Amino acid sequence: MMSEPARVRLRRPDDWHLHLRDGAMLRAVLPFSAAQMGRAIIMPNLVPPVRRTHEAVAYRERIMAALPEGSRFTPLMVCYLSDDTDAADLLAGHADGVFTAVKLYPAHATTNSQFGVTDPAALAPVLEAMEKAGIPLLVHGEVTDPEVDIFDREAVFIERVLAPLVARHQGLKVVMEHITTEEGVAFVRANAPLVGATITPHHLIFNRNAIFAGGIRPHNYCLPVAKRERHRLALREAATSGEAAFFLGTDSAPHLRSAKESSCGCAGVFNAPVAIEAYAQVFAEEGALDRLEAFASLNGPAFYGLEPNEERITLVKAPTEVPAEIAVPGEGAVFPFLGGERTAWSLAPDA
Ligand SMILES: NC(=O)N[C@@H](CC(=O)O)C(=O)O
Ligand SMILES: [Zn+2]
Ligand SMILES: [Zn+2]
Repeated sequence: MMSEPARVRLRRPDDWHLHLRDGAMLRAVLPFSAAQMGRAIIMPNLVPPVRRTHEAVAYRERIMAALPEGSRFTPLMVCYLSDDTDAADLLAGHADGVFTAVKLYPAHATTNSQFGVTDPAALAPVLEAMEKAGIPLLVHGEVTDPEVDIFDREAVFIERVLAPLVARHQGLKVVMEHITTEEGVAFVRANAPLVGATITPHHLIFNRNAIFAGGIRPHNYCLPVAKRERHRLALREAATSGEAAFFLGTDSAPHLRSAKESSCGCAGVFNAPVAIEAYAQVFAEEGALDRLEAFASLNGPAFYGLEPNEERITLVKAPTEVPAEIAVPGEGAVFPFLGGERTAWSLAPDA
């Protein structure tokens, strides 16, 4: 048996699904992503959401102002799709290099989705314009029908919403965000290369038991909720396959501890401090470290029609202590994924 390499060097990764929030939270969490990622798709689910070009320009400026000195991190802005999206503003914002993509949240599916889309079929003219302009549609793929079991909402969304949407818009680029099921993996494979998917580190590492391990674990609760073990195994197989349709998207989604440790806790896992280390551990366990660069640094840019980063990072097989919590001055603290534990892999300081 070949021994596992103790270090891997790869092009700097990008995060194709990231929540940075705003204000004190933005300032507290951004340095973690900026230390690892070259670029990130910045999710627009602020309150109020980022719907218009001028809002995205202002948000991008707030992000740039919060970056550590000397950081070359590039935020890629996203338009939050709503029933009354202004297609002309969206197209102009894309042409001006402000909007990289558009996000479809079914109304009430997840955090701050109350301004989301009530009927995706009614947005056909906007989607047609996006198809022509080559703007990718990023999708939170869960139905919101309360009759549908929460663990089935992704599979039912594929059947009821996504498959018909992709059939209606055959030239539209679509990213199924944070896939959590074998049905998601199969749908992406069947519809590649115009359909791709992001996969989070936490959905590769835990299954739904983690939400109930010895008691209720609010920090392991996110949407789409983690599924059974066989789904986690399908996600690991897809991520480590090297196939171009699957790429890195952390869905790092910080909420204050007070908002998560509550009688009605918010959904979201804050994994930015350990994202690349967690992915490296998964790829090492699967004997696939030679395919980490495809997943983390090559497939995403290729899907979005961008060049991969020129810079390289080095990951070494050495433990890092994950802080138990990260302060958000004036507001409280956030609990990071694997907080208080040690990762098996570490990101070497920039050479
Ligand atoms: N994933 C989550 O559980 N939460 C995200 C929203 C999302 O990506 O659905 C958030 O913004 O908190
Ligand atoms: Zn989502
Ligand atoms: Zn998200």
